[in-house]
Amino acid sequence: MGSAAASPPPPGSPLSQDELKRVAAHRAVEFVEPGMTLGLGTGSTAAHALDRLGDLLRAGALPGVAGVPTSLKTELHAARAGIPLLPLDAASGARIRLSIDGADEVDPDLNLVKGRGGSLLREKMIEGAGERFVVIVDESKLVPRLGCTGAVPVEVIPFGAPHTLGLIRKVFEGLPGFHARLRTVKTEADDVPFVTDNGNYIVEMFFEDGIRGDLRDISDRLLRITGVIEHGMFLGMATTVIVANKDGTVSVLHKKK
Ligand SMILES: O=C[C@H](O)[C@H](O)[C@H](O)COP(=O)(O)O
Repeated sequence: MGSAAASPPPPGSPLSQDELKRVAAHRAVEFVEPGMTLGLGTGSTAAHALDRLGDLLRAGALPGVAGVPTSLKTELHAARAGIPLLPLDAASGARIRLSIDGADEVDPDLNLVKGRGGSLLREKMIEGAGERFVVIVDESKLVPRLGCTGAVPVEVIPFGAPHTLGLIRKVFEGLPGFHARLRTVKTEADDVPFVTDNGNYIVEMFFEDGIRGDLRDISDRLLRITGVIEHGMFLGMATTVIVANKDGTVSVLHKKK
């Protein structure tokens, strides 16, 4: 599972998207120092960071490092990689110094869409509680506006979910090309609602050509809807974004002060 097992591509050959994710993840892990408590992100990019951390811990290079996982999947992966784990409550005392996670979209102000893999609530709690939040992406995740390349996920309680979906539609129906639906997964018998780690459902909001409105206003309006728990727009949270470019070079973007 360790990243050391992955063989490098032949010199001069273009890197695959997964290799670019690994490049960004490894660069982010360079920020980790002995003794740090980390927020451990979720997804295919964050998985490379977990593997790299595991390798460094096994080599004895990062004594005292522990992590707070942002999903059940990450908890299992990190445990397999040998990363000591802490629950969020214990970590608050120890201070989460740094979180490392992927994103589905990054806009020019370093606002993010996250949660297309189904994790957003624990990510936002843990990454919001930390001192520094380093986002790792390949170049394809950079967008001019949030919502350009797919859904903005919203976590809702299962009770009355179709009713909550109706309220979301009513609030945003005026926005260009807006539509929303409950996220489902196929089973042999039927399509059933996707269930998050927290036992909730996900509403997916789509905007034609991205969100042209005020993101903070849209966030506030969403969070005022009873039944909505949290959404996947991470506004002003990322402190650093590490981008692996198609040619294998890395750009490091910092939040404007
Ligand atoms: O729900 C998933 C998380 O928010 C992920 O961090 C996000 O979807 C990016 O995932 P990936 O690195 O697999 O593109």
